[in-house]
Amino acid sequence: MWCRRLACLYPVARALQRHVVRKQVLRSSISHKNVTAVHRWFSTAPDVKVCSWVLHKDHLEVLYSGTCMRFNYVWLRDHCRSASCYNAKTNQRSLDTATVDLDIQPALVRADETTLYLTWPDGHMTRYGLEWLVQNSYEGQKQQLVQPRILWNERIYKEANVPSVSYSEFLKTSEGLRAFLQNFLLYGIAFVDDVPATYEDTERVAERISHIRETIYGKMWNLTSDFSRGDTAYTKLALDRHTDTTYFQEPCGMQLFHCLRHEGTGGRTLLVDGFYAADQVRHDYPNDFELLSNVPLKHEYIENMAGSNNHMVGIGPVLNVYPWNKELYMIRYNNYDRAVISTVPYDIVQQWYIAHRRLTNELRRHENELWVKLKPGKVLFVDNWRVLHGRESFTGYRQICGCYLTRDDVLNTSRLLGLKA
Ligand SMILES: C[N+](C)(C)CCCC[C@H](N)C(=O)O
Ligand SMILES: O=C(O)CCC(=O)C(=O)O
Ligand SMILES: [Fe+2]
Repeated sequence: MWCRRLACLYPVARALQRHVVRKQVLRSSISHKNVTAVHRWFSTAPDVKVCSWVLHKDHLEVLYSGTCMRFNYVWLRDHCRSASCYNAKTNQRSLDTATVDLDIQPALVRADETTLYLTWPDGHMTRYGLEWLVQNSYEGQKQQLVQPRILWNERIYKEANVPSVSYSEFLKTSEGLRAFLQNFLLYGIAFVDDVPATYEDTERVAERISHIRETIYGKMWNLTSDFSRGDTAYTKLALDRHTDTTYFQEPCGMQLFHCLRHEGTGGRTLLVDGFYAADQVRHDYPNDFELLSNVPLKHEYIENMAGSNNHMVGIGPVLNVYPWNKELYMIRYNNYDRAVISTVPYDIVQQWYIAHRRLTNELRRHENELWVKLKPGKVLFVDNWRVLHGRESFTGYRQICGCYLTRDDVLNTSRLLGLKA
């Protein structure tokens, strides 16, 4: 009867008939614990969480807290948190996984209200907290976002009225840093105000978050239209929306911009939420979204300048999603730096261009553009894995300084402040 009411238990019943693993354990689980559990689940105390489970030939099925989870036996042995298998001080595995029999099955399984107990054929005992299992199971992960975000267009961002954090709050208080990072994680952009307009103070602001990522542009960089480097960024020309360092195997995660001086016209900064645009494509043209997330491409930076000789190549798709929940985690979009397409068979190329055009159309929608004029004192931080930047052409002397940070380091600081990242 309960098979019909709980869809996920249906295959359990079928499998029970077919592959009985260890009759005794199995029988006790179904005739006593499972039935009681399912009964209690539906009747008296819905807030009391109970666990029911069934042994299959090659996995253990556990129903707890509304989640139906399936665990491979090698996995269950491999993740054992006993003192001999896991070092709780360093949070590292001590067990040599290569010593686990790939056909291992538990000899005995038992559960109470909080814990699942497994005894292995050699007598070793493993315990798992049921909440821990929900958190760490594939089924549990699938229901979660790795990083919650608020996707935006111009209106959404403006209506959110995201406050800037001041230089002193940001430097002196962990609340200031935390509020800043929370904005950065949610929106992919954030601002710090009242920063003294110097190179050194900009560096200090960056290092408040984490290490600066030194690249071919140095640690801190200085951008003027002096054509000192072989890249259009070092001119007065307009730059269409793009992400930077697409030609690195790991593009930089965060970029800082601080305009120290501008005597002239134009030069506004353009910001576009790449994930908002990509999600429109996902919704309207799912196959094109797939293509953009599966087809690997090269981006390239070739520079032959006195004092600066570089040849960088980065390979990866335009859209990067986690395979288990399809969550976007990186967009690599730079039409200037995209290299010759040689990694795509001819019969896919046309559809790839169509998909790329659809994404470009979304990225170029007027309502998705946020324009800001950077002023001395206002430091802009951009999530370079998500938000595209560009600039309007300009006249006069304009000096921007900034740097890159590695995404891992930004997320590390965020997690230490209790943020989900
Ligand atoms: C930011 N900074 C001025 C140092 C470098 C600019 C790099 C520009 C390059 N086309 C890219 O998009 O990666
Ligand atoms: O000049 C600007 O505002 C930005 C140029 C640019 O795209 C960059 O430096 O990455
Ligand atoms: Fe750029």
